[in-house]
Amino acid sequence: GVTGMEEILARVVAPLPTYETRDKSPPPPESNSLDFMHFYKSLDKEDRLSFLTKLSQDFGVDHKSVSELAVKLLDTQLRDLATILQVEDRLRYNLTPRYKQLLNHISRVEGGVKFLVDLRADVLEIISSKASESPHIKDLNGTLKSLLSEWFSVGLLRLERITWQSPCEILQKISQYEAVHPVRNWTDLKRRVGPYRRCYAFTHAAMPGEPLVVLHVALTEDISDNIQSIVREFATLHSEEDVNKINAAIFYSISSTQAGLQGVELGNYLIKRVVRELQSEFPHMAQFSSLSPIPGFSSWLQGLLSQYRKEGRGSDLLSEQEWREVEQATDSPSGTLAVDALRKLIGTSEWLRSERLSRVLEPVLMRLCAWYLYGEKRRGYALNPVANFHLQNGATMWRLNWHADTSPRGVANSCGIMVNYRYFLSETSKNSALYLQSKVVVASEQVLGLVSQFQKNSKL
Ligand SMILES: CC(C)(COP(=O)(O)OP(=O)(O)O)[C@@H](O)C(=O)NCCC(N)=O
Repeated sequence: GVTGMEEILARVVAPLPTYETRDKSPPPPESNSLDFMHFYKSLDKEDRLSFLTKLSQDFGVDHKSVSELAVKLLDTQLRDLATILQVEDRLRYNLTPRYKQLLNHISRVEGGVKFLVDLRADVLEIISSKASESPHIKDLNGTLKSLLSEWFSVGLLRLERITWQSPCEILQKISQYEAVHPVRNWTDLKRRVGPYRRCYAFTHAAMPGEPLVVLHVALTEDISDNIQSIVREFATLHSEEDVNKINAAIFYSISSTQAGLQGVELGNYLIKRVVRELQSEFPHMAQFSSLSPIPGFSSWLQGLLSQYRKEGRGSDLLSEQEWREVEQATDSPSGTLAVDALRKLIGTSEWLRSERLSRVLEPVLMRLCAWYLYGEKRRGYALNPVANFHLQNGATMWRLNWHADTSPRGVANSCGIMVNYRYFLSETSKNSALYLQSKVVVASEQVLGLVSQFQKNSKL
């Protein structure tokens, strides 16, 4: 109950020691942290919300002492620098939320770091579900994120290669965490860690046996344009005897496993770390690229078509010739609006099996997809989350691939199209800065060509 919450908070969230005694006060008993963790875990979702609201509101920054110190700092502007630095340090110290010390103490007990990762996952869920709009909860998230970013910095992470000889419990987790191309069975899993494949994970000493982020790589002759050739059933090759068949590394799946570590950028660090690992194993390897899904393209396209239809601008999206071909190919009853015929057509996956329909739709869907990835933005950044991820890493939007994922899911999500985000190693830091600061998307001639075809057709 509420009193229980107030009682435990008052007892375990020690007041901030005074500035003078800040380094002298003994740490509170470990039992405080354990009691807090135990109590929190016993709460249901609703009680956790009110508990975290109390924690962040009543045990955060002492705003009164901060404002007094801010005034004092203003008064000292004319004083000598040493005094100013002293008052600034005092102000900095008083800006520490009271609960931050508790979080630090929790990180030092067994299972404490994992507890805080899961606690931040709860806080992120509260924020994203808008269960609370409290600025204190956002502050708590900021404090947790900055602590976790320190503890999970790349120097403290361990790169682990997962093979068929790895412990079952790790292989089981790799299979369970695979978010992009679900693992079907043992044979499938065995192939993904077998010849011409690599599977790497970052782990952390504070969370033993827990892969934090997992990257699946295919070693190929050149950059793959199709996912079935990577994850489809085929006899596992005996061994990697043919090294000069290995010139490229294809990142075909990456998944972070801890919701509470969102924003800590583990995926980006893992890709860069794995590139270095592969370069030392295959010194001649020069091609590094993803083969990425395009989640959201089909639904975006359906929305675009219905919007154009409402505005009577359906014809803008395709050329006269293309509309005629769509109408002939779908032998849609006369009078049906061509744009409706097209919506119905791409609403199912039959068109993929028809050679004629595929030929008609390829130029149309490829240029629409290029615009979706390159032109559609959210707050200036790529609307598509996977594009945004790789562009933040400094990858180049390099090649759109037709019939790249012919699985039902691939056709339903992105009309079977996939994209290579290519990592030109000497360009990634420049491209990343360009994208993050000036929102410039670096793309290849193929992509830019498709985009300009879209713009010509749609007079956008
Ligand atoms: C793509 C991933 C791995 C990026 O994670 P990460 O590098 O930690 O980014 P962030 O969460 O720090 O922004 C993550 O967003 C994820 O697991 N997405 C779902 C699966 C996928 N690959 O889209």
